[in-house]
Amino acid sequence: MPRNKWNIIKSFAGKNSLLITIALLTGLCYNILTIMIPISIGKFYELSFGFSSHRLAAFKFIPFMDASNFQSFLGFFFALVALRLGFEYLNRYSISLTGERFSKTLRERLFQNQLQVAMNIYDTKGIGKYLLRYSGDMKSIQNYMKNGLIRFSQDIVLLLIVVIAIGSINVNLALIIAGCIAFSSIILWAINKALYKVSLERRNTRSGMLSFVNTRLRSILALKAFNKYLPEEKRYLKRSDKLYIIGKRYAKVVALLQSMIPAVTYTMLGIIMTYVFTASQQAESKLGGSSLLVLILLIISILPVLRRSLRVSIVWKLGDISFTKLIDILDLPKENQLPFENIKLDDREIIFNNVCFTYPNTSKPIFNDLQLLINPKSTTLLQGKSGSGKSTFIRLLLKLMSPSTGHISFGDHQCYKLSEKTIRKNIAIVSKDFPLYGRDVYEAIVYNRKEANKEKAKFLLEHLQQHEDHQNQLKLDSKIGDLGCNLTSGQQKLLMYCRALLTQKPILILEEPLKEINIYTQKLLLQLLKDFQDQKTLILLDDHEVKGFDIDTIYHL
Ligand SMILES: Nc1ncnc2c1ncn2[C@@H]1O[C@H](COP(=O)(O)OP(=O)(O)OP(=O)(O)O)[C@@H](O)[C@H]1O
Repeated sequence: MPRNKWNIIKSFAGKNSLLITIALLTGLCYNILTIMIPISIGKFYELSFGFSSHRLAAFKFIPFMDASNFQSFLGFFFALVALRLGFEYLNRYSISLTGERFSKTLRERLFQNQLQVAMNIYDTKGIGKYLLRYSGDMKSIQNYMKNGLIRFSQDIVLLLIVVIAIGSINVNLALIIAGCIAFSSIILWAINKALYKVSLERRNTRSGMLSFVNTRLRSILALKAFNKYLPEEKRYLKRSDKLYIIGKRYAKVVALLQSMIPAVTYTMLGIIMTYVFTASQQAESKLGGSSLLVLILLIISILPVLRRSLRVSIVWKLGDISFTKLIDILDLPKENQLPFENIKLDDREIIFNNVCFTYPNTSKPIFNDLQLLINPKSTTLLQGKSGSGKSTFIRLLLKLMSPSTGHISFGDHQCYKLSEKTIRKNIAIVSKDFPLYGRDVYEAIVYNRKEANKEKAKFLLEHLQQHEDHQNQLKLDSKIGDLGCNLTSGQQKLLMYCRALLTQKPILILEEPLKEINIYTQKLLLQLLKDFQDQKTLILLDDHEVKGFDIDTIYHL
């Protein structure tokens, strides 16, 4: 089934039908009770001034309309107010809860999708493109659900009931009101078309600004070091000016729309007054005091609702734009489409068979018929200068990317038939391309946070740091900063080793394995890796020879 807004809403409504039914039913009850208030004031008028209106007889089924004295009327009136309070509370709460649940469901699905997006797509879009969705767009979508669908349908029901109630007092008046509502909706529809265009432009420009700020803040060190304030400020000013101009256009359309709404409703009131006045001149259709009062109060009580319903198209338009963006992300090709199987690849050779690879949107192939065989539990060095494709090799092996042609396999398991998770369960990596993340050292190096793992992590961390300066030694609770920015590159490398070795995966990829590590710690590491050498497949990637390892095979990239 193609993904669209209605499929998403329908599937949510199916899973939350009770909550939505409660919202709609309480809305209906609260609406009916709302209308009873002006009607009861008509009764109050009757009781106070001794008039009786045959037109109000239509409402005889309402209990207080039968009340013969003021005391019992007042009892009903307060009961009505209390009941309305209860229903309004339930209604508002259930609508808000529906909105909260809807955005919870969507943001969780969105994050899952964002994490699983295929790397070739992710690379071309960049991080900034994914950030906005959690703030403005989610709010617009939540609003769409709450105000654009539930509250709007509730308001339409209220308007219908009021028109029917007015119709039971005076049919012509009901027809005039219905006609006016239809006519004003058409006028506002036209303005809304213009609104859609300018809102879309405003959203896209804002989104671009967010990406801009994001990349500048991420490169803040370079920006400061190279005195790039001025050019970046100038670029930002240009964007900001553009957003301001679009913002002005947006403000114009919204102001027009919002000032048109009261104008339209007051014009409607004028038409109604003209009719009532004309009718009062003709004795046969004259409206009695109490029914006139009820009519006026009914009309006044629906004016805010009418304004809200005429304004709803802003909610629809903004919601539509955000839905489109959301669906764009949800529709991005994902990885992990194959089911996970817990296959151990420790005794399989790694085979690259005529692998060709070219990055999307580029023409220069990185690999042309790459042939490679890595025996299980052996140590292999892939040597190549910068740009020769070492990082690309890792990406292919991890199935972050797929070969353009040719095959990668683990023994007789073809890579394209294995899920990404299956492959990655077998491979650990030490490389600057796979940064550390988490708040502290513990979060950065241990993913399975069992107590036993904490002990192992503490032990390994202390072991690997025994030759480091005392003041440089990290503890499990040391804060690492954003992507390890509080750490030296040597500390980062050691933590990457801890992260890789704590996972017990059978294949270990080490990019520039000894770089940035002091000579004593290098010895320690080499000894540790030697202990593993007959249990793990080691793949070293470097632009030079790597001393200290017993290397079985060398490939030149
Ligand atoms: N996402 C990408 N899109 C397009 N081209 C890319 C992408 N990533 C890398 N390349 C190009 O692919 C080539 C190989 O890059 P790769 O990062 O694999 O080299 P490397 O051997 O790891 O280099 P280094 O040792 O400097 O990290 C380079 O020419 C690089 O410009």
